[in-house]
Amino acid sequence: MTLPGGSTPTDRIEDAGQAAFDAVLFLSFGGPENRSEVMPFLENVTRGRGIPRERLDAVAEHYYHFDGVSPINGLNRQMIDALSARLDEVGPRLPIYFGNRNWHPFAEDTVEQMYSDGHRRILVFPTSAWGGYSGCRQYHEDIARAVDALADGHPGLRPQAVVLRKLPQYWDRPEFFAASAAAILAAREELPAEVRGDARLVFTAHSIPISADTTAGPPADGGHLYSRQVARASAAAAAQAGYESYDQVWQSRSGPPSVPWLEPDICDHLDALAAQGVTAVIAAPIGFISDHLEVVWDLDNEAAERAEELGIAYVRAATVGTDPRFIAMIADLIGEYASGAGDLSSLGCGDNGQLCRLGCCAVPARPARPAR
Ligand SMILES: CC1=C(CCC(=O)O)c2cc3nc(cc4[nH]c(cc5[nH]c(cc1n2)c(C)c5CCC(=O)O)c(CCC(=O)O)c4C)C(CCC(=O)O)=C3C
Ligand SMILES: [Fe+2]
Repeated sequence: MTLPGGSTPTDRIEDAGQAAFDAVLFLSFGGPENRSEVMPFLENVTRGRGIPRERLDAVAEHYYHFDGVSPINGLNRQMIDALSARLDEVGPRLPIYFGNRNWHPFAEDTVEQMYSDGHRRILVFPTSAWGGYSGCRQYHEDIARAVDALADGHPGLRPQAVVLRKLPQYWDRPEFFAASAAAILAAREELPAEVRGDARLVFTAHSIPISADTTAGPPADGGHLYSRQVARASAAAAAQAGYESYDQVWQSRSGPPSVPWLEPDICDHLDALAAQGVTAVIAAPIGFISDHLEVVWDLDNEAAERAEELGIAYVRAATVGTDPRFIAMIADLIGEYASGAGDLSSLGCGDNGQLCRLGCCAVPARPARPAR
């Protein structure tokens, strides 16, 4: 989209609130694409986080196991292609750009490109469905950083001349539950017929420090927004897959052992299930939308190995990824917000990474970035 003749970007400030959006930023975590990128990537992820060196070395090994290639960027590109096709079909026909927090293409560079392509009103689809610091607030920080970088590169660009609006959390959308339930039923078919009926359904999501969960969401609601959302999503997906009972556990914890994180871990849980005489498990990674490294390593290697040692038949359900229902859901979400009309406060969040107005996701876990 190009600006009308003669107008400068700053002319467009007045339309900040309600005008239609003209592009989509698909905002994700990022991952290395060869061995030499692994350490710099991990340093970006953990900068200032107090993650022990030994943990970083251990995680680097997980990436080296796959020759330093995280599947996440490729999977995101597949989702973007599927989403583009869907938007071409049903509209709105907005171009989709790809940017990341921790690796190339960095969100800052992508937003610069979007700006030079003439885009001024950008809807942001984050690849995390959840509230809380890691799932929501941190994506707002990414947006704020990208907007700051843009302003630094274009002196005179007035605040709000470019608007990035993050789409709402989508963990509770029926299509997400439907795609998750379908994946569970497909995984179930992979189990040997004789144990299929007794298989235990086990949902997993990324663990976070308990302190981060406690401060997630409006304090008036009691915090724990992330773990409550994961619990509700698991319940909904289980019900749709026809399971009356299931378990919900966590995976991929890091940080120093002295800091408590959400438990139980999936591997410890497999031990407990074996002790109860469970013979088959369906692991459903409800916490992730694509098969990135934490899924293919922690679930397909570590948990699968533990299950084998324990004599448990183990299958892992697919993530929602390019499931047409899930892609249609993203397109719907974009369609709902594309006109620019409507109440921003329904998002609970401000544009351009402003602090949440309703405490929708989390209080900042770290001091805010210095004002520019
Ligand atoms: C809630 C949550 C999600 C889901 C929401 C979302 O999708 O955003 C998520 C996603 C992801 N996490 C990922 C990778 C990593 N996460 C780490 C560290 C951490 N994650 C945390 C939480 C989450 N993480 C936390 C509280 C930490 C501790 C340090 C910190 O507060 O940052 C570390 C550092 C090493 C380690 O400690 O494991 C790595 C390498 C990848 C990419 C995988 C790939 O390359 O394919 C993805 C999609
Ligand atoms: Fe993570």
